[in-house]
Formats: sequence, C-alpha cells, structure tokens
Amino acid sequence: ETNNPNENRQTLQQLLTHLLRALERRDPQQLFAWPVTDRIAPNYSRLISKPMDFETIRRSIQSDLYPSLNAFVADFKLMCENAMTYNQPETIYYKAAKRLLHAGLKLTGPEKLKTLLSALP
Ligand SMILES: COc1ccc(C(=O)NC2CCC2)cc1-c1cc(C(C)=O)n2cccnc12
Repeated sequence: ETNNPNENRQTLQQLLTHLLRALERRDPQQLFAWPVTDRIAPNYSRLISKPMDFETIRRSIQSDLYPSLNAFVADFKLMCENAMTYNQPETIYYKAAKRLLHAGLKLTGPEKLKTLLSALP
C-alpha cells in the first residue's frame, strides 16, 4: 500500500491480470472465453440479464473499471452463476461453471491471497 494512488492502481491491475490468467487456465475448452451468443445458446440474452465472460473481464481490468479485488470477484462469480442459471445441471457448461467457481473462490480466498500479496513489490 503506497500513498501514490497511481502505483496502487497498477499493482491492483497486475494482481487482477495474474488472477484472470490463473482462472482462464481452468477453462481449457474456452467455454467462458467470449460472450455467449443467442446463436449458440437460444434465448440467452432474454434469460441472462447481465452476461459476463473472461474477455469482458480483461477489458474491464484494462479500462480500470475494478476499484477493488471484490469487484473483480463479483464479475467472475456472475459469469459462473449465469452458466448455472441458463444451463441444466447435467450439461458440460453447468459442471464447468461449478468447478470454475470453486477453483476461483479458492484462488481469491484469504489464505491464497496472503501468499500472493506477500510476493508483491
Ligand atoms: C463462448 O461460449 C461458448 C464457446 C464455445 C463453445 C463450444 O466450443 N462448445 C462445444 C464444446 C461442446 C460443444 C460453447 C460455448 C458456450 C458457453 C456457454 C455458457 C458459458 O453458458 N454455453 C451455453 C450453451 C451453449 N454453448 C455455450
């Protein structure tokens, strides 16, 4: 924590980019890489009011739209919860979302974060 807001902003962006990469590695089939279209998922835009995907999250980090780690985690959870709302439990999308959500919450949980933060400059 420095009193220079600019430095803190960059550190937060570096942390979020690191976490995003770690989460994307958990999605090798790239099912969460891009926005879901109505073409591949009928009625998706009618059923899901706030769609979210990794590319949108990446753009938000770069546009400095996340003031905190919590705001980043909220969009990640939204992305997983959307998939568990739209898709039936027996689908690969629902199962992938459930696994991703658990992996993500472990990654951004207090224990792991302590290690991460201690490694920052
Ligand atoms: C960016 O979204 C996608 C991109 C690619 C694929 C895809 O490659 N699907 C093949 C793997 C088995 C068919 C699926 C999706 C996809 C994600 C989702 C989610 C995240 O709900 N989805 C739901 C219903 C149908 N397709 C999808």
